[in-house]
Amino acid sequence: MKRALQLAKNGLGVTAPNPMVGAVIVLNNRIIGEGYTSAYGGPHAEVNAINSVKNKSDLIKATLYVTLEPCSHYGKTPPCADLIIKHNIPNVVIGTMDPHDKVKGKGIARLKNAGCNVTIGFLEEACLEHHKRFITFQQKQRPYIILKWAETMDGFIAPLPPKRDEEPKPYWISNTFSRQLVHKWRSEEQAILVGTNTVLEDNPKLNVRDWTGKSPIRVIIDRNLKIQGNYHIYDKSVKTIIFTEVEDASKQFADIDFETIDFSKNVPEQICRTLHKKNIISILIEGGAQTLQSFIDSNLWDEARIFTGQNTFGEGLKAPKSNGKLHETLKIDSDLLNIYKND
Ligand SMILES: NC(=O)C1=CN([C@@H]2O[C@H](COP(=O)(O)OP(=O)(O)OC[C@H]3O[C@@H](n4cnc5c(N)ncnc54)[C@H](OP(=O)(O)O)[C@@H]3O)[C@@H](O)[C@H]2O)C=CC1
Ligand SMILES: Nc1c(N[C@@H]2O[C@H](COP(=O)(O)O)[C@@H](O)[C@H]2O)[nH]c(=O)[nH]c1=O
Ligand SMILES: [Zn+2]
Repeated sequence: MKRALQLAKNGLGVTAPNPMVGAVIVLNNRIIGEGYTSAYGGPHAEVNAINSVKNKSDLIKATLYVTLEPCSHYGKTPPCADLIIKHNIPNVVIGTMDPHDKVKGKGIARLKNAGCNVTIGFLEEACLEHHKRFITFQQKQRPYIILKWAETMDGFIAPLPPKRDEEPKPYWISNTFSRQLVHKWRSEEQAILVGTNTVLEDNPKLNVRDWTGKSPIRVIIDRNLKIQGNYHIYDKSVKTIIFTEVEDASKQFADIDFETIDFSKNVPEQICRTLHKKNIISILIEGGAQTLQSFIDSNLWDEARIFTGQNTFGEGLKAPKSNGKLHETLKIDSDLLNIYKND
């Protein structure tokens, strides 16, 4: 199962909204097949693992280890449970159950009905952590939410205007290694979100440049369409969604997906609902303070990844306040990285 989890990580950032599953086939304590979920729409891990077995007749004595319950429904591909049954694999060891409405134990039942020997919950904690995005999306009907910001040693995320350039651009607090790590994180999530002031003051690109991989879908909050002009978010390089209260915004910018919401009601909740409808299973929220705080106050977050740089501002824009449990502390060269979890 450890090997299956290792393989499954190859799907990070490419299988979504499907889960990134890993599968290993073992015969007489030797691995005879391996697979992981292909990019979205492609074959599932079990299919790739079975296809990789040289001698298919070995399957009738083998054990399949899989990080998530095999599917039992026709999606973009046929059910994996049926393929396992077709090849007469006698033993199936499952990391954790699939909470997807169309599966939820049906894959396991199908295997058991066909006479398969099924073990459920093997290395379950690690499998739950690995499938956190998919599981949160299915169970909470919203994306897995990762908050991220960089603060000074005295708790500020931006200095006062005199310290800023005229031209909108980010004021870097974290070091270049941390910033590269953020690009890796961007490649792992399906979407990235920032508030209006962050676009106006930083003109961020919000893409993956210092790492390889796909850039996330941009999600921007812009109630009154204050962001006008040549901002990077309008460069059409990636799909962009803007939450606004303006009704007919798409008339002005045909290539942008405008979502009209009611700003007198809870904004993070409405954003989550819309992103769920759009099948976005994970999002990185990069700021600014007001945007981050509104998700914290609505209890709509799962992880907070907070860098502390070496500098102090004395005065400026205060960092958000969160109440999560410290999960991990890392040193990224001169920066400190604290990861909190909301559980
Ligand atoms: N160090 C770091 O990691 C980061 C620093 N920054 C810095 O932070 C600053 C911007 O932060 P901040 O001023 O807090 O602004 P934000 O970027 O959070 O934008 C806030 C604005 O977005 C809209 N908005 C955001 N969330 C909501 C919500 N839940 N409900 C309604 N409207 C919402 C509102 O627009 P409206 O007023 O139109 O209603 C609000 O005024 C910049 O200076 C930037 O450089 C930004 C990101 C990261
Ligand atoms: N200042 C600051 C951050 N700022 C965030 O990065 C965004 C810039 O993105 P890009 O234009 O793609 O490089 C910016 O708008 C804000 O959301 N991030 C950090 O890791 N550390 C920092 O010190
Ligand atoms: Zn499947």
